[in-house]
Amino acid sequence: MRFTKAQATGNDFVMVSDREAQIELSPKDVSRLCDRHLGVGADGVIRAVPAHKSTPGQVALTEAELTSTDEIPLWFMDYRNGDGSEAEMCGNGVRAFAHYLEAENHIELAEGESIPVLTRAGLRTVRKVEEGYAVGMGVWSFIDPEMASESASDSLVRATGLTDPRPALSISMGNPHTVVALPDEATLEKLDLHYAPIVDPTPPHGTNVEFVVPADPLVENNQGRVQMRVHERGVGETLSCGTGTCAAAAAVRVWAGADAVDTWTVTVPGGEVTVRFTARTDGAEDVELAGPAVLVYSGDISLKQ
Ligand SMILES: N[C@@H](CCC[C@H](N)C(=O)O)C(=O)O
Repeated sequence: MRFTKAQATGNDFVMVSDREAQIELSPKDVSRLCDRHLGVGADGVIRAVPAHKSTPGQVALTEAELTSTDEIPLWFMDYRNGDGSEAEMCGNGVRAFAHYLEAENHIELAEGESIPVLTRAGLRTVRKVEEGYAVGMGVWSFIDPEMASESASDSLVRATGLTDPRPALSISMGNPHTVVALPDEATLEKLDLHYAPIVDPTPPHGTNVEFVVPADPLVENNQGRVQMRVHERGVGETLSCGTGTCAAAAAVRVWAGADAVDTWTVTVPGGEVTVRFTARTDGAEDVELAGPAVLVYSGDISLKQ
């Protein structure tokens, strides 16, 4: 099987092109491909397949999706976590996906142009920009709106390296996230994320956990700044999580209150991304995630090992 290894702020993926929808990847195949000793090594696998030839499962097909044809396919991003599980969305993955589709000559994008991409969380858009790609991530929401509006936290998180449980806020970016604020960088560095943090109560479908340290001062040049580490559902610690950076910026913005700005720089171990919020007329907020994507190398691998 032909593949390309890609990374977006250090979140790495095995990319596979499946124009005729002929590749079946079992959870075991995926975890084998992602194994850093026995396979290619990555946080996840992304299969590019035309929407009209695939069965994205829980995605409800809209009119736009049904316009997908052999000549002009709408591309479905079939994302799987390193443990073989499916996830609704992957923000870094969408940037890597767009770059890969271009390299495979499946799409052409000039700077400023955008295309729709189908994910398990629904349609997303990706635009080519100077620093790489900007993904229209849709709106963010509280996972438990009642709890969140009462106290700006809805759970407690315990993690190896933290002396006490810390309050946290769970946010959906299509997939679930739980954001925990830490007092300083030393506490962030001390965390041992080889062990999964314990979230109480855990959101119904599990969660990705983001540990954040808001900068001091929080806002400079009208831009908020946050540092983050993440433990991803179905993967473990990764160098970056795009949906996680959006959830982290959304949570810190809630905690910052009325003064909060709309543009945020989130620094992760693998680099830096920009998260922008735009208010809709109904009060919800659209999120955009911008950052780089890199294709590292291509190769062939047999799934029968
Ligand atoms: N790294 C991704 C998120 C991948 C899915 C996540 N592990 C989950 O299970 O929800 C990103 O860049 O958003």
